[in-house]
Amino acid sequence: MLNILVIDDEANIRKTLALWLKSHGRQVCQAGDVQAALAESRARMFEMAFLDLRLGADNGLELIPKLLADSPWMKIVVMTAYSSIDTAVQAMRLGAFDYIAKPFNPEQIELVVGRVEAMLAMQNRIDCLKADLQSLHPEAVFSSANPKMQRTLEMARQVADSEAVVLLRGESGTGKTMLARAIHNWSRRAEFPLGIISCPTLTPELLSSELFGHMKGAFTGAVRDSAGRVAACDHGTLFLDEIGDLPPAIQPQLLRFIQDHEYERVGGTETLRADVRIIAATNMDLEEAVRQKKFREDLFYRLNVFQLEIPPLRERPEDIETLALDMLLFFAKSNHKVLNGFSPEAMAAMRSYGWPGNLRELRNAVERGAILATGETVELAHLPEALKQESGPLSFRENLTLEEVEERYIRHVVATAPSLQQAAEILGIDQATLWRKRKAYGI
Ligand SMILES: Nc1ncnc2c1ncn2[C@@H]1O[C@H](COP(=O)(O)OP(=O)(O)OP(=O)(O)O)[C@@H](O)[C@H]1O
Repeated sequence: MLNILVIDDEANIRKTLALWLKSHGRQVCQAGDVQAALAESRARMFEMAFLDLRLGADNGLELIPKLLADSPWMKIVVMTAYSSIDTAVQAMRLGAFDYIAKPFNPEQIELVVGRVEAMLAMQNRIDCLKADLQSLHPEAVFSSANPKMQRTLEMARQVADSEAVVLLRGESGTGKTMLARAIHNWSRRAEFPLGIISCPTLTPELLSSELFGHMKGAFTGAVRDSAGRVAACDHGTLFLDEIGDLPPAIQPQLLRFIQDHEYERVGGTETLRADVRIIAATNMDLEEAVRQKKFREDLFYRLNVFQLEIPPLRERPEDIETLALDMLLFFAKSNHKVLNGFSPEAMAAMRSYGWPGNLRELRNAVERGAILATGETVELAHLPEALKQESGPLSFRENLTLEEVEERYIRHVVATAPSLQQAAEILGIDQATLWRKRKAYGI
């Protein structure tokens, strides 16, 4: 919801405008003079301001740079009874977004507010696309020859258009994030942003602020207000990866947001609203976490409205060849090579391998193969060591770095342990650490 500051010394106009904006779904604060306007803009975050150019004895023009110094993102629309091109040009030079002549009518106000909202939505979308571009990957494949995966994909397409919270379950690297992105793109929210937050990567305080925003001074380092991802994704979707690692302190906040679409910024008292669809993912046994009182039962039921299970790659061997060939075409192109497939030995090794890192590991193996291939096919020799010695004992050649030893051992334990939880226990690290290491090594 847009936060607007109305600055006018004429109480009548200020109140009427504020009332109209409020009744049309915006949040509004009012200021009658320069001091009040600066105090408000320092205390809260406004995306937009209506500024009268005659503020008693003060000149509203002088306020523009001061407001923008505090809130560079603010879209200021100046209003004056004395519409003159000169003042308009001057205001725009000082950084005003638009200009409106008094007396104005509701249509003019709606038009200018609508323009600001459209621009902010576009900015949000650009930010999300920028983040997306940083992780370029081959085009996702959303077809399968495996009946279980086919059912998952069919249900994903069906649920996409609803507003239901979706819980994606599957091992790391099975494609939960890719499917979440697809669900967003298949939904009516596709034109709005998709935000992605990985719960284990942030401390509880930072996660809360990343999600819901914070007020200036709420904690050390909070030098200015921040709106948070929930606000940035208004009308869009928020994907919460590894939801099982959501800290207990944030669980009630998320529950409230899912139930009522309401939240408060860290250090803030004002209740804000946003229309955001939640998709969550986990590879954890959430039911067990509920039994152990690590995860709130009420939140679990809220999240578990529509569950989609993505099978691990080893349970869909019929898809390995198609996926690998698809990825190979992508990496051949990006490496400026002509590659038309895998040798029979390479393909046999890929089919019999357990793929503990699922599609992520397959992608990495194919990328490596594409880089190392010298002819038109990827040979067994071009694939990672792990594929060649899948069934053999854990062996180490000489001159391995400590990092390589760690990667190999983690791969081995993840491939042989019955669950990721047990793998973490064998390795003597917590699940979040294992998760980070698997991400780093592409397991
Ligand atoms: N449908 C797909 N088609 C092609 N490649 C895919 C697909 N799904 C996943 N991948 C590959 O696997 C990688 C990991 O996928 P993704 O991040 O979606 O997995 P994840 O289940 O969310 O993993 P984690 O639980 O570790 O976050 C992707 O970057 C992509 O290279």
